[in-house]
Amino acid sequence: MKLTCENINVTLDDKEIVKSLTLHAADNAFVGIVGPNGCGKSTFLKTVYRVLKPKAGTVFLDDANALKMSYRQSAQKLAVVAQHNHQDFDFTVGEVVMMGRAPHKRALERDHAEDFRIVNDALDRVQMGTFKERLFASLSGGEQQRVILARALAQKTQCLILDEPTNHLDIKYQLQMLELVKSMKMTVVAAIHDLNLAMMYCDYVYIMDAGRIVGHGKPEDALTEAMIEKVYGVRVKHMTDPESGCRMLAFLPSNKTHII
Ligand SMILES: Nc1ncnc2c1ncn2[C@@H]1O[C@H](COP(=O)(O)OP(=O)(O)OP(=O)(O)O)[C@@H](O)[C@H]1O
Repeated sequence: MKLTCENINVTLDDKEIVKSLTLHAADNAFVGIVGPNGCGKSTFLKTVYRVLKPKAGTVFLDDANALKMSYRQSAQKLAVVAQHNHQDFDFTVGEVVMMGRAPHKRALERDHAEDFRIVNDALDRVQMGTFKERLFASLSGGEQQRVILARALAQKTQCLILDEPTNHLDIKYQLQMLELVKSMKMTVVAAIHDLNLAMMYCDYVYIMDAGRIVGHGKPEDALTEAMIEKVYGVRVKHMTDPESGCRMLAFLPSNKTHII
């Protein structure tokens, strides 16, 4: 499924936070949005997953206007793993993941064997299968984040929005989460802070600064040393790992030449 956002403007408290933002995510592409704190990444994503109404602009899922769909219809097509999921849920892990099935059911419809199969499969994929009976509120931040991803996977959508998905995760689970998402047949739009992870996993990146897109392209083309210095005010060098051939960024102290 293609996701297209055209000329999105968002104003909060009379302040223009997102300015004429246009973004295309091709079918099954993994698209990253990077940019400094406060540049408007979450605000933009909230308009895509319909927590905020844009002042102007449109979001298309394939050729359908997502902003005109019922919430149930858009939830059948688009799932979200948002930044702050610290709800004090008085629910078990299994019950939280089962919530992902809600858009596919009628009110008060009971859970079917197929729903339980999907929930178990989603929990296994994030390696949380043995936590099914635990209370969600009793989990660590990283475990909660993996359960919220399982809930999104149980929603069985073709599009996934991730807002800083690796928040709270240690490096092993950061890599696992991104690899899992990348391996699924889904169109993904993800706000990512770690530029090296964006280099590794994104097919395409959009660079945001002060509410606007200031660059876009394949990560190795768009995340140039000059662009990173301009947007983040930090010095960086592009490197290539001699063994794996992976491109990576090494950040430099502001006025010294050695690599940290
Ligand atoms: N309800 C609101 N009213 C006024 N300003 C807001 C509101 N919500 C967010 N903002 C401001 O909008 C700007 C963009 O915030 P947003 O959370 O979208 O940035 P971000 O790029 O996701 O940041 P981060 O990388 O720190 O998560 C910030 O300056 C923030 O303070």
